[in-house]
Amino acid sequence: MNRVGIVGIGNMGGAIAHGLINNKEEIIVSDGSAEKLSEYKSFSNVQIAKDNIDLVEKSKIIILAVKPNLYKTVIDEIKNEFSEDKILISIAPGFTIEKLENLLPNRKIAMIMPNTPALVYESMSAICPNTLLTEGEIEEVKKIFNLIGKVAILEEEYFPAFSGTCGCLPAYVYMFIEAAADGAVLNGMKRFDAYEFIAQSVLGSAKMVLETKKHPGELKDMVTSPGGTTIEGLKVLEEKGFRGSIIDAINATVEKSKNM
Ligand SMILES: NC(=O)C1=CN([C@@H]2O[C@H](COP(=O)(O)OP(=O)(O)OC[C@H]3O[C@@H](n4cnc5c(N)ncnc54)[C@H](O)[C@@H]3O)[C@@H](O)[C@H]2O)C=CC1
Ligand SMILES: O=C(O)[C@@H]1CCC=N1
Repeated sequence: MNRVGIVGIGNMGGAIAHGLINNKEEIIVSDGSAEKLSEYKSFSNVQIAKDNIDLVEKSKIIILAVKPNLYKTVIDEIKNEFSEDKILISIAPGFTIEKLENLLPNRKIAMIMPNTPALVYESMSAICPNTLLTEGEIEEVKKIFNLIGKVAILEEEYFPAFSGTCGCLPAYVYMFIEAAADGAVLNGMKRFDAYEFIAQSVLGSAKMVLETKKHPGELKDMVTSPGGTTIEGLKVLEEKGFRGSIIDAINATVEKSKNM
């Protein structure tokens, strides 16, 4: 039996799949699209399931990586094959443990919110298991998601905020990189050089937060010389409501995930 099955190998399921494949994990995948599945034929450690039911029969941990509007349909389709020893992993915002348990009663279920940097082993995932998972099973799930990045065990009440800040955040960071590159292009820099230089600067800035453990405000102050160039830019960002826009954007995603 395969340890991990992934139903839906689109943006998120595909990122998890590639992270696991490159870590030599044996996986099984299914998808409604034959074209998507054909991309996985060349990997020796990937089995392609005949359909979702076949995948569930052949795996222990099943990651449901279809769009949230298909969750109910797919769970209904696989529920008869879903024996007590298997673990369903939901990665959709808005699917609380209660909702999932109503769809799949008396089964082991874990809510997980990963993000697409899984593809480069830099995902940030939160895990919230239901009460039926043993400590050993929680560790097993944690180990799998550790293959594609960092993992935190998180109480369910924090999931909407986590989903807004971590699940969605890469999109906001890419928008920031794109906009910064536009600023560089406006000043004559070649666009592809700009992406490279800015992405490395974002990576380095994030590493500073993680590794120095200094307050982000202190790190900001270390860049901002009196009467220098940075403070001119900071003033513009404050005037244009940069902080408020980010707070409102995160809040909007949290509200949406609470009301899906
Ligand atoms: N994209 C992201 O950054 C993140 C997505 N998620 C969650 O991951 C889930 C998937 O999202 P994406 O990967 O972005 O969507 P996507 O649309 O890129 O991928 C969904 C995949 O499911 C396949 N599919 C559709 N119907 C199917 C069925 N009946 N059986 C098997 N496969 C089927 C599609 O062909 C597609 O390849 C969603 O619930 C989303 O909320 C969670 C965290 C981050
Ligand atoms: O927008 C979405 O539905 C997914 C959930 C978290 C990130 N992307």
